[in-house]
Amino acid sequence: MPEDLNVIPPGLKGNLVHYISGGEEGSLWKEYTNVRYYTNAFVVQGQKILLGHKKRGWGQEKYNGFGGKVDAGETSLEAAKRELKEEAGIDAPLEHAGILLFLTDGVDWAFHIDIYRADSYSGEVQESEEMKPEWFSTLPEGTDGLSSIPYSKMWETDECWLPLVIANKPFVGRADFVGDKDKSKPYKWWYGVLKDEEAFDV
Ligand SMILES: CNc1ncnc2c1ncn2[C@@H]1O[C@H](COP(=O)(O)OP(=O)(O)OP(=O)(O)O)[C@@H](O)[C@H]1O
Repeated sequence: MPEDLNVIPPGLKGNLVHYISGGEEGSLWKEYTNVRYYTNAFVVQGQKILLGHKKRGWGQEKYNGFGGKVDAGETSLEAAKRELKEEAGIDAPLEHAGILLFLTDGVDWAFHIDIYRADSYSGEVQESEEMKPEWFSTLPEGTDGLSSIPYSKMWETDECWLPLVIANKPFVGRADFVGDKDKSKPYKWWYGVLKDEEAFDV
C-alpha cells in the first residue's frame, strides 16, 4: 500500500520521503495552545556517540543529548551551543538535524525540540552538575569496548529518531505521552524523514 504522505501531524511541516508511526489505534493528538523551545545536541564521531546521564530535573536518570531551554534573546543554535558547553564542557560546530514535538500530561505547552548534531568537537568532555557524559557505540553489538546506545534508559520512541540523527537524515516527529512525569508513556507517535533540510518549516 502506498504511504499517505499527507498525514503529517499538527504542529509539523515538511517535505516527506517516508514516515513511521505507532501507538494506540484511534487515539487523537493532544490539543495545545503554547509552544516552548528546547534544544538537544549529539556529537557523533565515527561509530561513537556522546550521551549524557541526566542528574537532575526533567528526565532525571535518563540518557539524552545535551540541551535545555532556549533563553530569551538567543537563537536556538546559540542555545544549543551554550547548553553543550555548560553540560558537557565542549564546543562543537552543531548543525540542525531535526525537530521533535513532544507533548505530555501536566503541562499545557508543546515542547518544540530542535535537534542538533556535530561530527567533531573541541575542548575536553567534562561532567557537569546536570549531566554525566558517556560515549556509546552506534552499532547494535557495541564497538571498542563501548556499549550500544542504552535505549531502555532513554525517552521511549528515541530509538525511532536517533538513528536518523546518526545517519544524517533530516526528520520531523511528534510523540504524545500520557501519565505522570517520569512514569509517562507514549500513546501516539509519528516520525518522518524529509527530502532536504530546506523542508524544516514548523
Ligand atoms: C520524548 N521527550 C523527549 N525526548 C528527548 N529529549 C527530551 C524530551 N523531552 C525533553 N527533552 C530534552 O530534555 C531537556 C530538558 O531540559 P531542561 O533540563 O529542563 O532544561 P534546562 O537545562 O534549560 O533546565 P534548567 O537549567 O535545569 O532549568 C532538553 O534537552 C530537552 O530537549
